[in-house]
Amino acid sequence: MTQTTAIRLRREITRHPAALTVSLLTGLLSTAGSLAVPLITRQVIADVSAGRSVNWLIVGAFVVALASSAAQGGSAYLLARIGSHMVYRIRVAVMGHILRLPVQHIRTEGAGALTSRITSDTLMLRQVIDVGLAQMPVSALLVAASVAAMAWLNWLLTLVSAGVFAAVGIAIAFMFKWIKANAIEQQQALGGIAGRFSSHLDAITTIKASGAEDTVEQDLSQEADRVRRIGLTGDVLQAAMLPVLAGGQQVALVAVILVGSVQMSHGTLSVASFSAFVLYLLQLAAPVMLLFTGFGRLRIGQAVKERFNTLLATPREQDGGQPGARRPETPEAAGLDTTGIVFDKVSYTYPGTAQPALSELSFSVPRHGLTTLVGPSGAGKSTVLSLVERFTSPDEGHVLVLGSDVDAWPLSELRGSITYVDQSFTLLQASVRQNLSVQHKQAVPEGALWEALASVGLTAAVKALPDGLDTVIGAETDLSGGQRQRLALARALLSDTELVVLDEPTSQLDGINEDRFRTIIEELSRTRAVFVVAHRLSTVRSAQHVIMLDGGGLVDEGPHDVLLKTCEPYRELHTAQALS
Ligand SMILES: Nc1ncnc2c1ncn2[C@@H]1O[C@H](COP(=O)(O)OP(=O)(O)OP(=O)(O)O)[C@@H](O)[C@H]1O
Repeated sequence: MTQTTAIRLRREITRHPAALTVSLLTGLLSTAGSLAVPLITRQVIADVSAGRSVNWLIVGAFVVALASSAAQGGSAYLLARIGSHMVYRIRVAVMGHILRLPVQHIRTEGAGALTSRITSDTLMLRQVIDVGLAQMPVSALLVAASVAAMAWLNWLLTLVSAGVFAAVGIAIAFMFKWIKANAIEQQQALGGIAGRFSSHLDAITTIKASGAEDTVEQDLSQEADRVRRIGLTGDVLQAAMLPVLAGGQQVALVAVILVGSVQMSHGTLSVASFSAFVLYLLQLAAPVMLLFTGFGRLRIGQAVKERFNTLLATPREQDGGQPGARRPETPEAAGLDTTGIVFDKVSYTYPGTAQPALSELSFSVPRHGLTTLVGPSGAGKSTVLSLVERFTSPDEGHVLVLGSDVDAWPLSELRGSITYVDQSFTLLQASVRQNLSVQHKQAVPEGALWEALASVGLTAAVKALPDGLDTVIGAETDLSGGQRQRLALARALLSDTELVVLDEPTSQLDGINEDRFRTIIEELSRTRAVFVVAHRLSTVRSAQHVIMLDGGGLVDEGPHDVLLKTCEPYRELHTAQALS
């Protein structure tokens, strides 16, 4: 799988050269029109005063005004199109990249912060086009034309003015550095508040049930205040550009008046040229300000782009097999053809923690039949499943799936060989049909979907949904917790993978559905390896093989009845579960 290409602003902006050229030309045309209309009006007034006919001049003025407005509209539309295309491309690339990042990285960054990348960050990048690109060419042209006229009138006064503006430019260049740093800080703070808010929304029922709205609001308002304070610094920096520029203009004016007066007293400068020069100098402020604002936006765009590129440079999950991974040459010789999963002295410590979640753990899961993984809370059961799916890789030791090291498997093939039902991420916010066939490359026949739904007792519930199989669940319409889990089980039934991995799937099932679940598991385990993190006695009892963990290590493994007799911790766990 290839890494996402870094964003380059120039390439993004010039990706549609024809539209860009036309939009810039029409922008210039509109500016020229705006400049011509006052001149034509001036001529109309002069001709009327002299008693000459002005019919054609009036028609001309209307045509120029209309053409100028149309050119302005056209230019704005084309730039907006370029901006929308850019935002679209970046959004798609960033979303695709995020989906392919390692699970641990996504969890560390947080859903809210990552979401803000495709909302506020992309919009900020768009301002490069909306503000920077729309204003800068016209302003640059106006500045260049004015400076040329000023130099033509008097080069010494132009040099004096240029010297003052150069000093202003250096001051503003420093401010741009702070503006850029502030823009990064603002985006990070916005990502932070988005992350916090979205995690609070995930816990909304707990917040409401505990009456914690006020506490959470206070917490969020502190975050919002931090964003406000950082934003305020940015506003001060932006606002400070105006007085710096206005001050520069005043200094330039005083210097020009001083030097101009000396020149006039020596007779080397006429009053008319001096007045024209001063008028140009006064007119220069607006386009120069627009130019600086445009540069400011470009710097901010640059900062946002760098943030995107840091994210895009984060390595995706490696699809291919990794060097050094163990792929048994003769699985039969190693006895691996009869194993579904093997853990061989596996150790794993979560980043940022000191205590290993698993240490030197070894066990094996047969190729066929039901194996359950049990152990007290925090024993390492979910970590085992993460390693089987290669959501993360062991620090030491080897995890073998169907005879090959998980690191040697191409990732898509590994995950294509496993059906994974996880308690917290059971379903997608998508239609029932999509949820059932998410692992299939081709459409699953409708009959097969209904058959699977019948096996988990969901026929009536799905038929009752507003659009049946095509109802999108997870938003306006939803199923109960237990129904969602059964739908996930139906997905497992529809799969033809050699391995089925289930994480505590019975926690929300009632008695009848638990029986149904057992039947499904038995059916599945006749032909494949079913590996279940089990909390229910019923699941454990029907398992051919039980693996017990504690503190990240193996306590014992064997048939349920044998463990009950020989393994004291297992007996204790069993008794505790029976009581609960
Ligand atoms: N993302 C994580 N970051 C840091 N430590 C973690 C993370 N996930 C789990 N742990 C730690 O690793 C150990 C094993 O956790 P794991 O979730 O695998 O246990 P478990 O047996 O599935 O527990 P439970 O039955 O309560 O779900 C625990 O000590 C836990 O605190």
